[in-house]
Amino acid sequence: MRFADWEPHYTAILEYFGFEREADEAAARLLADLAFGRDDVGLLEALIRDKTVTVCGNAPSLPEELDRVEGTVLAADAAAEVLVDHGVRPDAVFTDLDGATDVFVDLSRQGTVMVVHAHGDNIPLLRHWVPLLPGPLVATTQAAPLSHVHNFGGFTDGDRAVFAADELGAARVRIVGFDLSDRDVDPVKRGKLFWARELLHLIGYDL
Ligand SMILES: Nc1ncnc2c1ncn2[C@@H]1O[C@H](COP(=O)(O)OP(=O)(O)OP(=O)(O)O)[C@@H](O)[C@H]1O
Ligand SMILES: Nc1nc2c(c(=O)[nH]1)N=C(CO)CN2
Ligand SMILES: [Mg+2]
Repeated sequence: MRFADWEPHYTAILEYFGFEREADEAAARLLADLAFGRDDVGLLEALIRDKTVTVCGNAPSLPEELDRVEGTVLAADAAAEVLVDHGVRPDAVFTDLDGATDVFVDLSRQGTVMVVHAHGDNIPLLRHWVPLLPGPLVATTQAAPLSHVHNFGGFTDGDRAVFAADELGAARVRIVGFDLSDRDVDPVKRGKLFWARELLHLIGYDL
């Protein structure tokens, strides 16, 4: 999605949560610095273009849905750890690092592409984890893109993975481990799942 098309949704999200655009922009610049020019978007695209792609969210239902996983596997944040526990190594992990553990470092070492998202509320996590990730890296922002910091559209880790799959030309996108009506989460998370549904609807996914 072009930033001009994304921006009105982004502005509405900032207003809804009271997030600061300037803080998102500062985080994107910091991530660009921490990445030292690393940008493996070509590798991510090769995993996705013309392929069947499964995006795994971290709803409690994920373990029961693993038999539906097919093709290239994109994990949303802590869904990566659930996959690893069930013997599946994701091809890429979309994360703002609030679900990061040493498992992410192991995955990175094994070649999983870490698609790391910068925003105004994860600056300490960026400083901690990005230097520890030895493998392929793609940096993302929800604000205006920079030369090696991409914006494929989307907001939460899960819907951003679906937006990236769409933008990078997946032949088919299968979505598992998404329960966007989950009531068993705190109010902010409920708001985030609300936005995930709105944004996915925009690009033709009704969940
Ligand atoms: N019921 C659900 N509970 C949690 N995550 C869900 C659910 N359904 C879908 N997801 C997707 O799975 C992603 C990863 O979930 P995780 O529990 O790691 O959340 P998170 O890292 O706190 O998410 P975010 O950072 O995007 O707020 C979420 O970003 C969301 O897009
Ligand atoms: N500023 C800010 N941006 C975000 C946040 C967040 O907590 N703060 N959480 C996200 C994933 O849910 C995505 N973007
Ligand atoms: Mg997260």
